[in-house]
Amino acid sequence: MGMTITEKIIAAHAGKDYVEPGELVTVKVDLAIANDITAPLAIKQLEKYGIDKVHDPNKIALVMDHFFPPKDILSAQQIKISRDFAKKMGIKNYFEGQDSGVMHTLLPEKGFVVPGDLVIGADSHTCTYGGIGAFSTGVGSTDIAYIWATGETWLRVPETMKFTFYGKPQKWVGGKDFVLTVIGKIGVDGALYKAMEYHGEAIKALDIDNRLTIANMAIEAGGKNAVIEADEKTIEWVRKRTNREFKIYKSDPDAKYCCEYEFDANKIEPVVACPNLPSNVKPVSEVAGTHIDQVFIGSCTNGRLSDLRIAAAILKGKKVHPEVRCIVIPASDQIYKQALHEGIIEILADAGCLISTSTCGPCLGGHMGILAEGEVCLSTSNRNFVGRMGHPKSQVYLSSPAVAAASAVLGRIAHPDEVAKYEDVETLITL
Ligand SMILES: CC(C)[C@H](C(=O)O)[C@@H](O)C(=O)O
Ligand code: SF4
Repeated sequence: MGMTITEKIIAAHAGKDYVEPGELVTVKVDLAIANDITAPLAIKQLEKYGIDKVHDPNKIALVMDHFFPPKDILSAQQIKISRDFAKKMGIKNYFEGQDSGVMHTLLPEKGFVVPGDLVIGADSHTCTYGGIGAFSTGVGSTDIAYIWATGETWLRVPETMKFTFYGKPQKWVGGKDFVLTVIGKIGVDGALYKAMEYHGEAIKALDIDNRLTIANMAIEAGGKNAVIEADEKTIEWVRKRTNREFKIYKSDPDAKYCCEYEFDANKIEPVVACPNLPSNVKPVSEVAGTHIDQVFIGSCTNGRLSDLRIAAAILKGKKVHPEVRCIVIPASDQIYKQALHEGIIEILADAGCLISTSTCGPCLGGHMGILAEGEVCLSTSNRNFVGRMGHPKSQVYLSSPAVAAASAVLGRIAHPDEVAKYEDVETLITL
């Protein structure tokens, strides 16, 4: 029997030729990561067991991103604990402040993840790296502590679901619309503990940023991981970032899938996930007109350069609606600098956007844009649960950056067609 990409990567890291769904295996971990919220908890675990040495400091990365720069004394303490630990253990891949970013944007951007890698993170959106053909998944801090100490962890091999997108992505439609369409179809538990493998010419047509967006939201369907087979675009993208050797895994023609879904990309239009679940997905046209108080363009889902380019293309020469806070947060310092270089930051600032240094910030209701009772936010992030971005009686809609930028201008949820002509901005949009 053939194997899927996920099974092959797990088998390779378990030192086996063959694994099958349901099997429990011990795997070697290429990279084990944590952030300013989860690292201190893992550090505490190591201390509890008197472990004062990590297995391999080069296979650990710590990224201070959630409450950065520290928003209060507690978050400053968390960061200090992480920084001291990195120093003590000789962990060079410690990121805080300079040349840093939101972990899931930063680490692939810096070449820390390559196709075929097995990455485990104390953060649920570690699944993002499936966008470049890696196996990656989130765990709790105790599991991360174990990996830091031993270099290994255990996994139950997941079953694989196959999602195929035929046709061509339509105008204004990108990875976010694809993944929201999938979650809208299968639900927030539709992929529970399963690998979500994406195929089809419409996926191949997407750039790496859009593929990372798709993989990022596997956890919103309950998935263990997502994976997109690495192709020429992936190789080019990765080669610009690292010389590390890597192996590309492909699913066998006779690989076994637990279920298969097909989508016609020609029919997918810009969509929005309405409160309070990422699966409550509707075409933008159905919710256009909904009043908004805040727009957030950023996060590990849609805070990359291509996202900012689309937002700037739409907002160029226009003004954010006077009753809307439009917060833009490039997801890494490198993206910020590149956006500055391309004139994107100036366009956004002229339009009245509030631009911050990189942080998770408002995505998890942390800081930099908390919602009051009754306020409504349209966000390019990945979660819209009750109270996610502030008051339990606030509401969050999720969308692509194109829909978010158009809505910022009109002060209500809007289709990008209402604000800009696609033909005028097409050259600025990379898919
Ligand atoms: C802080 C962290 C544990 C959390 C996660 O794991 O997802 C956060 O990143 C989030 O998006 O809610
Ligand atoms: S940007 Fe949001 S979803 Fe991503 S890691 Fe940060 S808090 Fe979690």
